[in-house]
Amino acid sequence: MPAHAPDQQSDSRHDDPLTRERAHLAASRAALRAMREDVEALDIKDVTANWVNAEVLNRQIEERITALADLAHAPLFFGRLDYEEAPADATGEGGGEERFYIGRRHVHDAHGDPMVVDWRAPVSQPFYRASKKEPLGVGRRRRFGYTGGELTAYEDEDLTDASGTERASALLQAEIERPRVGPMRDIVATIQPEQDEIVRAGIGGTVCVQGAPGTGKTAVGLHRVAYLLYAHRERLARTGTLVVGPNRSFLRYIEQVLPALGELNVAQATVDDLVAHVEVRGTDSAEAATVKGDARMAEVLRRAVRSGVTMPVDPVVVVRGSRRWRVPAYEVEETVRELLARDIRYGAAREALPQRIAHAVLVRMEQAGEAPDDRVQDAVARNPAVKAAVKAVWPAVDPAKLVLRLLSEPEFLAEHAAGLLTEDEQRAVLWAKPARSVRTAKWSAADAVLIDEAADLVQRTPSLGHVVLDEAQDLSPMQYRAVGRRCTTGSATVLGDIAQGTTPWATASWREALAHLGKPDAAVEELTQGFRVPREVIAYASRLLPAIAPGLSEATSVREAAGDFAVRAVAGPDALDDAVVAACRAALRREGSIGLIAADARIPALATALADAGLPHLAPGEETTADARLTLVPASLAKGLEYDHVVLDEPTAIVTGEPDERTGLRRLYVALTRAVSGLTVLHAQPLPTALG
Ligand SMILES: Nc1ncnc2c1ncn2[C@@H]1O[C@H](COP(=O)(O)OP(=O)(O)OP(=O)(O)O)[C@@H](O)[C@H]1O
Repeated sequence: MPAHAPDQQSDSRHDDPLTRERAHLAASRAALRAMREDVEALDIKDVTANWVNAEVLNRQIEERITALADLAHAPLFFGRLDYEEAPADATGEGGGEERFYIGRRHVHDAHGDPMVVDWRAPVSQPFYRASKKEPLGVGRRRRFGYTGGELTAYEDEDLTDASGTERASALLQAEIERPRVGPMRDIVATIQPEQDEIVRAGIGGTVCVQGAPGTGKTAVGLHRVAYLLYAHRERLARTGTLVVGPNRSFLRYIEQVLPALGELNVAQATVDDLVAHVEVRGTDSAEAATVKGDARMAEVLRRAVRSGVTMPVDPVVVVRGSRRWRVPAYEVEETVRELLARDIRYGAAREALPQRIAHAVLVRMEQAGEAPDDRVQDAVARNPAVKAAVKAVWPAVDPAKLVLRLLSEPEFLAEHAAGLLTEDEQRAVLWAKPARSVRTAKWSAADAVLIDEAADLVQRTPSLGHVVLDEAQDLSPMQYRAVGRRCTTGSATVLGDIAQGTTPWATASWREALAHLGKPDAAVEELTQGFRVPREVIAYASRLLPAIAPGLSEATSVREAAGDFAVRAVAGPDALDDAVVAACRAALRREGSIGLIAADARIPALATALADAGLPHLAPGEETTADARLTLVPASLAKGLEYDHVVLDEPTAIVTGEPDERTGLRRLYVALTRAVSGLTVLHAQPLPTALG
């Protein structure tokens, strides 16, 4: 496919395509500026009756102005589609035109005619999907290349010529190979067909993506939210969207992708953030955390929550004026049994009970010839005798206190875990030292998830419209449930890689995980084309696959550049730090970001060695810039991140830093797959045999 770069001669000619495209870019920029000025000039004084409305409107206007910003690093359009015939569905976006410029956002001229079409619009879809085999009505696809915000090249594909072979795009290659600096970027210009299928999957269904390192799972998940917000804006504005990631540094790394796509209102959180009912200050043994994260705990909690319900022994006697109304115990019991049998939340049943007792009183009043109305029923429901009866038979449950009791009182746990948890498992979850109060208890992350489950048993957790769950493979069944109850009426995008699971309870099967999430029918897709890791490096890392995830296929690398790859033995542990510093120094002589990844226990020593050598470094999640490009990364935080050059310190220490070998090798697999263009492995100890 011909790629055109500007030269002096053609630049000066007005009919030169590049000149024309630049003119369209300049005109689109001007149109965007005009759109922005229109919004800025809006005077809302006349249309808002009160200050609350004014606040809301002002915020919306602010957001719109931000969304209409012309971002210097994000070109207004990156592609063009020349349809053979105007597409049937193009009237909304395309206004019957045959040529569409595809960009991050919609831009129209003073007459409302589109100058740039949003990449998420239906007419843009062939930009990502059309091929010579299936041109989808497109005659020509043009991709644009930019250098420092200037349109400097274009590349054409003639899709009508079915005989020609499909060739990889040079601009796509350039985009993939571009050095990484700063936070994660969007990939709108180069989304691949198999990625686009996931991005544009309907909002109704949950999609689960298994993908090797660097296959674009995170990128796809973020673009999917942006797509859904475009296609279902009103619905999702009402219900909300959320991206769940493994930790803060990861969330900081990805946080600018959606704003760059014009989406400013997507919440981001870790699972721990979602269930932050108590302050987490404690940790669990792997055994305790595994049992606490097991789905059987949900049933233990369900039993425990309802265990306070007792059958009444005395009648409820309501005194009103000179009369006494009596509801016998057996009748209240009947109501209690019926509420227990119904599939409603504990708290909802507790609110229904006084009304039901009041209703029984009203029936008696009517039988006695009175004509009570709704207000009387409400008054009876609030009567002290009714309240006291409800308190006795259906006591309020405080979720944190309930979990505290389960973890502190062996008898209470045994009663509700009978037939569910073995004695050993019960012993594992019980605190060695029972806690006195919710405030002073040393809650662990797994405990907080239990409290969240209990809270949901008492009162339904509100559901969002869509949740993206990244690095899902590390979640426990109870964590999947916690995320799942935040999208019961919505859908989810679940992203992960079984081979990168590094928790003792890591996901072994997506089907099981999806069942815990409450979406058993979700489609499971696989991505295998790798965009990050050079071929040689992914092949080296994949040697670990038989040991860590036997069923999984190795990723292919679409990167053409060979990349630098070296594994170097260092003579003795004393020489290791110096060798690592030297490797970092060498990497710093090149372009792009550098990640020094090491076992968590090695971090203090390496921080000192770097400081002694006068090499400043960042922590993961701190933004790399042209001046600060070296990040010291504990292996436990490497997941999801990437660096142009990775210096990997002592693989064996990364493996032995984990409680078991499989987890250790998986941690190493994650560390080995962070490199975009170069990987240097340095070791003083023998390498793990699985790498041999
Ligand atoms: N279609 C694409 N065009 C250009 N770059 C892409 C494309 N898809 C993915 N990438 C780039 O490849 C890199 C890896 O993507 P991403 O982090 O989403 O992968 P991942 O599957 O989540 O990896 P991991 O399993 O390691 O978390 C990123 O730099 C991303 O921008």
